[in-house]
Amino acid sequence: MGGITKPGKPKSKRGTTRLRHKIEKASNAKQRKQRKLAKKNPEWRSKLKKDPGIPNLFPYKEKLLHQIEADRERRKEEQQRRKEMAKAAKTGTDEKAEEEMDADDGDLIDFDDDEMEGIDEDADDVDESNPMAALIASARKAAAKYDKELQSGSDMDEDDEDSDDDEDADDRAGAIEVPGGATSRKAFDKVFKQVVEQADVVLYVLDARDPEGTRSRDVERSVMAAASGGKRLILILNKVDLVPPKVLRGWLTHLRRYFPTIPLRASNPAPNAQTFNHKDMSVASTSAALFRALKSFAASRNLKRAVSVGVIGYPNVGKSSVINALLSRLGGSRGGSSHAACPAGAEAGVTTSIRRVKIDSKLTLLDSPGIVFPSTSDVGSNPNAFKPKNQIEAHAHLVLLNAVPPKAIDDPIPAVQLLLKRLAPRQDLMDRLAAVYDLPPLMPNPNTGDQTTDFLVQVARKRGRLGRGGVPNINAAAMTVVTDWRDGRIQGWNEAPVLAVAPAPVAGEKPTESKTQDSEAIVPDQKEIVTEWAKEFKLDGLWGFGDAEEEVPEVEMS
Ligand SMILES: Nc1nc2c(ncn2[C@@H]2O[C@H](COP(=O)(O)OP(=O)(O)OP(=O)(O)O)[C@@H](O)[C@H]2O)c(=O)[nH]1
Repeated sequence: MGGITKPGKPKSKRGTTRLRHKIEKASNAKQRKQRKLAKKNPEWRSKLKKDPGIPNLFPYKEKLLHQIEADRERRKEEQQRRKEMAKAAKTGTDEKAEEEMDADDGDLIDFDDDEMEGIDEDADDVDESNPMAALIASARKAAAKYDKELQSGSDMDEDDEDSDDDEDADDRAGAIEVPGGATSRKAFDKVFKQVVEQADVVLYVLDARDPEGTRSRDVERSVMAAASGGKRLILILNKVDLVPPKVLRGWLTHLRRYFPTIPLRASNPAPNAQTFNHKDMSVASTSAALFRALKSFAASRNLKRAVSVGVIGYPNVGKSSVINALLSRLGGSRGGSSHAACPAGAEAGVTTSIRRVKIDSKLTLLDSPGIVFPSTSDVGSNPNAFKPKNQIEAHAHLVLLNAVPPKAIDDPIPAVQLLLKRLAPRQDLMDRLAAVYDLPPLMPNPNTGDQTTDFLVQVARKRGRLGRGGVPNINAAAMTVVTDWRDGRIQGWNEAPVLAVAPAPVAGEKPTESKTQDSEAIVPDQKEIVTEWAKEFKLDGLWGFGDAEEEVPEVEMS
C-alpha cells in the first residue's frame, strides 16, 4: 500500500490558480454587493441611533421618568377615547359623540402643546414610541427656533451698522484675554494712555445699569491730573434705554456731583432686549445733544487747532457705539464701525496707532476707544463699588459687567448665581426673568435656599441646552443667561446711592445736603468744577434732563 499512487489520478486536491482567482473574484463581488445593499437599508441607520437613555447619575432622572410615564399614559387614554368616539360616530347612533370628538381634537392639540411645554407642535412627528427622543427633539427644535428668531431679529435690525458693531465687538472681545494679565493687555493699555494724553475732552462711558460698577476712581484721577492743562472729563451714561426713568434720574443726580454727565443711547438695543420708553431719548436726539455739547466746548476754547475728543470706558459699555454715533453725524459718510475706512477729512501725519477723524475745523475724534480694565484697587477706593466675598464672586461680578470675553468664561454658573442674588429682592424683576424663559414663578430651594440649579435646569430644557440622553446642560444654560443679561434681554439695574440729608432742617431754611458718600473727593472743589465745566459745554439745557416728574412707562419689547 503505502506511498504508491495510481497512475492517471491527480496528486493533490488543490485546484488550479485560475479557478482560485475566479472564486476570489466572485466572493469579493458578492461582498461588495452586500455592503451596497446594507447602506441602502434604513434599518441599518436606526440601529446605530440607539437612545442611551437617562444616565443613572442624573439627579432629576426620577422626575423625568415620571413625567414621561404620565405622558405616555395620558396619550394612551386619549387615543382610546378617540377610538371609541370614532366608532360611535361611524355607527351614526350618536351625533353628539361626533361633535364631542371635534371638540376633543382641539383639546388633544392643546394637551400635546402643554405636555411639550409649548415647545413645538411639530414635535408630534417624532417617534412616539420613544418619548425621551420626542422630548429631546422638541427641545432641540425650540432651541433652533429661538436661535433663528434672534438671527432674523438682528438681520432685520434697521441699522446694519449695529450688527457689524456686534461682530466687531465680539472679535475684539475675543482678542482680549481675561482682564488682568494677557499679553494683549499691554497693547490696550498703550492705546488707553494715548487716548487720555491726546484728548482735550475725555468721554468716560458708563453703563447705566451699573454706573458705579463701570466707574474707576483711578482713571478719573489720572485724567484729572492733567485737568489744569485744560483737559476735561465728561461722564457718558450710556444704554439709558435699559433702565427706568426714575433710576436714570437718580444716577444723573448722583454722578453730576462729580462730573458733568450726559445721558446717551448710543445704539439700538439687541434683538428682544427689554427696554424702557424714555421721553426724548432716542439714539438720534441723545447723540445730537452730545455732539452739540462738544461743539460748544470747541467754540468756547477758540483754539487755533481743533479740539480732540477721546472715548474711554470698561469693555462692552458702548465705546465704539459712541464713536460711531459721533461719526454718523459727519455729513454723508456714515460712521460705520470704528474699523471703517478713515474718512477723507482725517488728518495726515498721525504717527501714533490712534487715528484722528476730523469732524469739522474745530473738532477731531480719536477713533480708537481706550479700554479701562477693572482693577481691584477700584473696589478699595470706590465706596459704592460691589465688594465681592471671594475670588469666585469677584469673577462673577466681572462677568455680569460684561468685562470678560465669552471665550474666557470657563464657569458661567457663579455669575448666574450672583445675578439671581441681586434680582431676588425685587419680585417684579424675578417675575420678568421667569417670563423671559417662560417659566413658572421662581422659588428658592427650601433645602439650600439657592435656586440657581433649579433655574438653570428649567432654562436648559426650555432652550434645548441638552446633552447626551437629554440631560440638561446647565453650563450651556448659564451661558445663555449671561448672554441674555449682556444684551439686555434680562432686566436688572443698580439704584443710585441715596445722599444723606442733614436730619432736622431749621424752619424756613432749605435742607442741607451732607457730604457725598464718597469720602475721598477727587478734587476739593468738585461742585464748582462741575458747574464751570457744564457752562463750557452749554449743558444748562441738559442739566434738568430727566428731572421732571415722570411716570415710569410700561416696559417695551424692542
Ligand atoms: N440697549 C443699548 N445697547 C447699546 C447701547 N449702546 C451700545 N449698545 C450695545 O452694547 C454692546 C457693546 O457696544 P460696543 O460699542 O461694542 O461697546 P464697546 O465698549 O466698544 O465694547 P468693547 O469693544 O468690547 O470694549 C453692543 O451690542 C451695542 O449694540 C445703548 O445705548 N443701548
